[in-house]
Amino acid sequence: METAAATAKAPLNQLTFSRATAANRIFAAIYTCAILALLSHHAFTALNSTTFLSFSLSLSFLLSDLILAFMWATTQSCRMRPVHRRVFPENLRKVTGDEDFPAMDLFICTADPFKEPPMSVVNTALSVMAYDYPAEKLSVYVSDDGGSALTLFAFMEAAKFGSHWLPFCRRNKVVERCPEAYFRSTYPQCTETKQMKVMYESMKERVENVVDTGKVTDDYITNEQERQAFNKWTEGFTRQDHPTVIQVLLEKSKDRDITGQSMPNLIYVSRQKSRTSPHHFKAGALNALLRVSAVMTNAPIILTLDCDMYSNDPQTPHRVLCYFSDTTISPKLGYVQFPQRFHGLNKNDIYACEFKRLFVTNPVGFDGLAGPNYVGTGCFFSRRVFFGGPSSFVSPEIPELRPDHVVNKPIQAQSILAMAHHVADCKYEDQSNWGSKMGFRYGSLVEDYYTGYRLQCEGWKSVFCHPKRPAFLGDVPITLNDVLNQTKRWSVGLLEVGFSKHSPVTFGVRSMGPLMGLCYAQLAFWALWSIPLTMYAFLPQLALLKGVSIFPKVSDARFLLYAFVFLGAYAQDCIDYILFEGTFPRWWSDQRMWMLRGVTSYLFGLIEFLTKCIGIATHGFNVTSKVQDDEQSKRYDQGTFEFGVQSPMFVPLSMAALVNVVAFFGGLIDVFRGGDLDGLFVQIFVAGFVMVNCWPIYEAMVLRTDKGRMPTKTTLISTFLAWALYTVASHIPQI
Ligand SMILES: O=c1ccn([C@@H]2O[C@H](COP(=O)(O)OP(=O)(O)O[C@H]3O[C@H](CO)[C@@H](O)[C@H](O)[C@H]3O)[C@@H](O)[C@H]2O)c(=O)[nH]1
Ligand SMILES: [Mn+2]
Repeated sequence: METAAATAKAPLNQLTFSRATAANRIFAAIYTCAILALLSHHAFTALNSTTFLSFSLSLSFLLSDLILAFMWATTQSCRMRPVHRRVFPENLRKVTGDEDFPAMDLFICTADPFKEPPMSVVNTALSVMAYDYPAEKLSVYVSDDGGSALTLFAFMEAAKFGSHWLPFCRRNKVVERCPEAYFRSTYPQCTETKQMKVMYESMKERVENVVDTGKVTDDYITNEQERQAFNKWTEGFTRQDHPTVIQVLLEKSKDRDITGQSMPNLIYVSRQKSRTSPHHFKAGALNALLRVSAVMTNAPIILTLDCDMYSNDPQTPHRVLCYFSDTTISPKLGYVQFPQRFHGLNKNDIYACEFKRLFVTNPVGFDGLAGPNYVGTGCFFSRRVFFGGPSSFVSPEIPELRPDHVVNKPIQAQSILAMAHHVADCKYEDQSNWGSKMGFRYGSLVEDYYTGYRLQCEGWKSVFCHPKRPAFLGDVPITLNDVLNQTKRWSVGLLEVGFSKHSPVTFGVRSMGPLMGLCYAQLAFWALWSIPLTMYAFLPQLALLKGVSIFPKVSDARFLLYAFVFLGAYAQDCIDYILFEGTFPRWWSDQRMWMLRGVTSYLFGLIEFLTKCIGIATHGFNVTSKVQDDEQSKRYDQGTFEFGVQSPMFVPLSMAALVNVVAFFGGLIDVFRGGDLDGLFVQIFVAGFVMVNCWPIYEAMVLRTDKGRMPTKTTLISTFLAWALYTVASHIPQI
């Protein structure tokens, strides 16, 4: 089934319903019956239990399985109406006319020059400055929450290098417009490319030297204008406390590249910070950019990009216009989201950082309903969405910020610069609608998820654009600790939305209907996975060690029910994964990491959220490190898990690994001695399955000697705790 949008003659985009829909729906119906049967079985055993122990066990599994059932139900919403889209950028000129391309403001966020190397931020910026798009229509705004002169220095260098790089890309029709990626690829070796490479390397060296010394010394400053800019870093200028710095590094009407063509605007912005005003992390940074850019250029289309994600396709703006220029969908179209895709993943993606379900499979499902959620980067917005719903405009405080305001002065005009500084002030948002009804929304560590969600609740639609060649490529964390901390931050942020007055299960369902509400709920309650996963990681195993059978016997008909529920969910997940261009080993990593996260990120996220609710702890946005240690990179590329540091999250993980291996062998020995295989089979299987998944942990605890092995202290603590847990469990009387 196909529906062509826009004019029939020259369509801009096309929507196709996925063939998997019918199969998905039938399977969902059957599986629902199985779940209901299983839950009633639990309830029944709980009610009929004769001992306290068996009553509490049945109740625990009832709770676990209720959560699993809820999570399963939420995932189904994404399977009800998956769609695929295509765009036809070649028809764009016929529809819009040659010169009618809208201006675009491109936002790049960075927050810490030591965790996010300025060279990589610069690469991201250059990759979008070099878009195949009229340069005078592009403005790149860099938000530096680190308030670092080092980053500003890197961008001064980038502005100079850009005047060579942009014409070079144009003339040679370069596809890799991120310099680092280009010079990493196999590129033609001729004098011109060699010269470019020399120029790039010299910029890189200067920037890296400055970052290494931590200071922009006099010999790196070439003119008075630059000196004045750096003079803003006076005594007492810190990351948490400093005035606004706005530096126009390139201005389209003035600056030309070496061939005389216009350069895009390039503006460095570090908003004012003060210890006494909340800054709302990335959402606050983006709102400051929204206002500064409104004052300076006010383009109708905005791209938000993280500094760790460069553009991999210069045609991306054209693809986006295939939706924004299509008048049949544009009135309600809030944003066009590209998937987060990554470079440098190891072969089997051991940490499952590809997040295929999160970034590809789910959005395809959302797209058949009201559109995908916003994932923080690689997303083109219509500026209008930040000011109320499609039919309910929320007016900003000053006319200069209105999305329809026309800027008719150059960006460096005195009045424009003064206004830009004013709107970047840390007190500017006090008593305003920013963060609640306007702009990116505050109140969650996952500002992306929350903002997209609220926009969709207001009635905005979105579109998932998933071209074959990834539009953007990002970095992934390469140590287990970084990976787990990242998902922990997400878990906390998601729970903040899940248990707020705007929860998807209440507010969301009312605003967007049950299916979209469930789609969002699936993510909001991510951390709840930790409850069933932790229970299944410990309870059946401890019972096994005591020889207590808690699941149906193999000879019992209900065993088949269990087998179906387990295999059905696993098989469907695996098929989904492989149909979306995944491989079996990567799927295996994905399910392994899901288990690992269950007893680490999700569990700690849940605990952190609860302690925050009762006011014991606070938490912030802990930026993921993008710095690569050589030895760690090497181990990552070989597919070896990186433990190395002492992290509290490794403790429950190692405990689970130990308990399962002991239970598995204990169970087997028991059976060989004439124990009840029929009754204990399911528990032995569960322990064995977990054990197979835990292989890298045993290796890290016992076999490895490199720096990435499990710290001995963590191993000892977990062994002690696992032993303590077992001792306690074995003293619970069976009454
Ligand atoms: O106070 C802050 C903190 C972070 N950032 C920027 O936010 C971006 C994302 O930070 P990162 O550490 O890379 O987090 P990830 O977990 O990799 O990011 C994912 O999750 C975030 C929400 O937790 C989203 O904002 C991101 O878009 C999404 O890619 C980076 O560009 C940072 O520079 C700021 O601008 N200000
Ligand atoms: Mn990131």
